[in-house]
Amino acid sequence: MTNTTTNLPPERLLELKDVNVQFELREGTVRAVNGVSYHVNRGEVLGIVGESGSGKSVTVRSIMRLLPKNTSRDDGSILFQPKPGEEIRIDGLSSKSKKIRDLRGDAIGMIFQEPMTALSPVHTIGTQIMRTILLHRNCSKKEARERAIELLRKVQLPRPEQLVDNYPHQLSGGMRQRAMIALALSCDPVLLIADEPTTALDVTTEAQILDLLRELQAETGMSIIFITHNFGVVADIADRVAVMYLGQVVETGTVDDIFYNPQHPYTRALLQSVPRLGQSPVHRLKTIPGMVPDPFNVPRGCTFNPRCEFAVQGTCNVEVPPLVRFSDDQQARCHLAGKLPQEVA
Ligand SMILES: Nc1ncnc2c1ncn2[C@@H]1O[C@H](COP(=O)(O)OP(=O)(O)OP(=O)(O)O)[C@@H](O)[C@H]1O
Repeated sequence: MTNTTTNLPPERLLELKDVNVQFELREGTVRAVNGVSYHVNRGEVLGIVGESGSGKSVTVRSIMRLLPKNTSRDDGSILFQPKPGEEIRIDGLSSKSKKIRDLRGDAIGMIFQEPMTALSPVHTIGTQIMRTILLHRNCSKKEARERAIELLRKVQLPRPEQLVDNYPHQLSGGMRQRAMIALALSCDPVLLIADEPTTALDVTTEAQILDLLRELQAETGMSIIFITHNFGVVADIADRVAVMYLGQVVETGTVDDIFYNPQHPYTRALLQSVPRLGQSPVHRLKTIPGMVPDPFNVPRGCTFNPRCEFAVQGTCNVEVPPLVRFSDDQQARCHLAGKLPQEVA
């Protein structure tokens, strides 16, 4: 399925177009991902933000072809170009297909919030890293072990020669996260998918892991999709941002666009709910009114309209908003994009 003719520009590593994922439950159909399009360029960190249930994880699971059994719709285009001119169509591949199994752990690494999702409790850290290397690389066990030790050193774990023979439970939470990063990087991926890897950590350990990821990214030139609830983390690590709400990307832009010139009321509301440097200590943070709607019962028109302080009745609650383009990088899906009052918190 590697195309000889490519549709992607050389700098494009990954491109999603109009991706849809639905699940069937007894209660009805969950439209988890609803026409999502975004891309990642080589060497770039794309931050994906949005409240719980906005479809951030299901979208990346669709890239990895790790969708659950109750998936009833799974379509759209997902193109991956590990090297310029070598385009691979990922959409439609089954989770067990050779093509995707060759990519997972090799060209695409993945880290999660909970390291034990990726690490087996019954095998040593070294065995697990070696297994991935031996699966994808033609090398001896001795070479794989040396590479595992080198990787543990690279993620700044102490005493890697001994730690390689430790089990995950012998490590602290932060150390386990580093071991999972070492495992994800074992075959030098061109794309690292990081699904809330720092959410469960204390702030100091979170900052250390973010520093580490930034250093590794600069050193290797890999691209990262970084999923988080936290806009502070996005500011720290991302080059560009995609904001998701109820299964849709509602705004994309560079970090500067999103922080200094947000065009979607949801982006503004998210930004107003996080503390910012330089803000007065008595500044009251806003919360977004209401709850994320029930995914079985998505509002008509713009799905954010019931919670939007700017919603215009008769338009926003009736018509699906267009995607408004502000620059090559910045787009927002809103009837009022470009017409909102200038002031931001
Ligand atoms: N296997 C499944 N069956 C039914 N619904 C599912 C399944 N997996 C996810 N969902 C639903 O799909 C929607 C999107 O979920 P997803 O995990 O992608 O959100 P998220 O933005 O990553 O949230 P969080 O930040 O909490 O991880 C949610 O409504 C979720 O309940």
